[in-house]
Amino acid sequence: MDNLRSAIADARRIVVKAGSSSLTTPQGTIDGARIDALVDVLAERRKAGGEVVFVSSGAIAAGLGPLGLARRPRDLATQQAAASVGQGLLIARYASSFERHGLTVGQVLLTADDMMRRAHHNNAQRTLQALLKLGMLPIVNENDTVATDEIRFGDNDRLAALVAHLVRADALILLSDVDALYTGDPRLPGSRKIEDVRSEADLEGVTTGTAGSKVGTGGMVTKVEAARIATGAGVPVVLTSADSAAEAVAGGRVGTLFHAGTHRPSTRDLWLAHATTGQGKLILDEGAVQAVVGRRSSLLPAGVTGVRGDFAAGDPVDLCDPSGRTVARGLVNYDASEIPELLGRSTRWLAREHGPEYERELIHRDRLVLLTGEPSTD
Ligand SMILES: Nc1ncnc2c1ncn2[C@@H]1O[C@H](COP(=O)(O)OP(=O)(O)O)[C@@H](O)[C@H]1O
Ligand SMILES: N[C@@H](CCC(=O)OP(=O)(O)O)C(=O)O
Repeated sequence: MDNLRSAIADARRIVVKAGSSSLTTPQGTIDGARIDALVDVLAERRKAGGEVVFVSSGAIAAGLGPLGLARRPRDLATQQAAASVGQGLLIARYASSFERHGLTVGQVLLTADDMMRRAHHNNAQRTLQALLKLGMLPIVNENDTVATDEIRFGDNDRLAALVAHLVRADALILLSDVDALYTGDPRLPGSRKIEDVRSEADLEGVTTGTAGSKVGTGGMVTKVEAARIATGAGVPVVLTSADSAAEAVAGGRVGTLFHAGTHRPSTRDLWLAHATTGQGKLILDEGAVQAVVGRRSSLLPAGVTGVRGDFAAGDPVDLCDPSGRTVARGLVNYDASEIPELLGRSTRWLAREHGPEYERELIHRDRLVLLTGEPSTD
């Protein structure tokens, strides 16, 4: 076993995520045998003294059969109805399966909004920590019944990466219906297995298609994105099939290992970068881009040339360079409506004209995270 794989075996706290295709049958029911096999692996890890958070998809897929649906419905309301039925059945199945090992599960349903609002985010963190401290096995899923199309994770890969950071996990194991990341869709000839991803360079030329199964969502794209989030947060990731769960957890040479970055960003930075979406935009001049990106300074009104969107003080907003590329995101200190009259003004002038409360920066450096963004569309 190499050093990095053995770090997975020795990890104190792991997050394991399984996709719908690994937990349910093509008929839209729970696959009891596969659930029991996976539970055995997780329970063994717990009994050996490890802590485990399990992120389980499959609510919608497990609700299809009971609702008499042959395939995943397109409309959100029917998906939510299926999730409502399926989630109850899933958690009941997990509870009885873990009970065979004397373990009790705790259900944690999260929305993207819970990850986005800092107070909710802290709450989720406290709940998960408390469950682990009490020796429970948390089972996390997206709260599908209340999530709307706009603010949905949709797949659980990104959610699992954020949870891994939230609980300060030592490793994230992503289980799917494919045994590793391939250079291209594994159903196509010529695709080769990738054993290690050490940096972005190893992903060059890799094509990540959409879901392979009828029930999965996102396919490899969301798994690679989740691996980026987790490794960027200092958490190594193993991506493999549910059938190889035992070997993956034991640090065996299976699947693809995404090596962790050395830097472990603060929860706030990770939250800002990956769990929020900008509620508006501030357009920066070149000098402000240099100050914010180059020198990691706070953003002052003097370097802002434009404001877009309707946001309130405290909201996350995107900072764009003059060409419209997003370079950072931060929590803004002013409402959007207050900003136009501040643009281009020095903080000293603003304080003299409007009072000392206007001496505050637009965004403080401690509430800013740098992004390597896409060009803006507006
Ligand atoms: N480069 C790739 N490497 C591996 N699998 C890929 C790749 N591109 C597309 N896929 C497909 O992604 C599927 C896994 O995604 P998905 O069906 O969403 O799984 P899950 O339900 O486990 O989340 C695989 O079955 C595979 O067919
Ligand atoms: N929260 C959803 C997950 C949707 C989904 O298909 O996710 P995945 O199988 O991980 O790609 C569910 O439980 O049905």
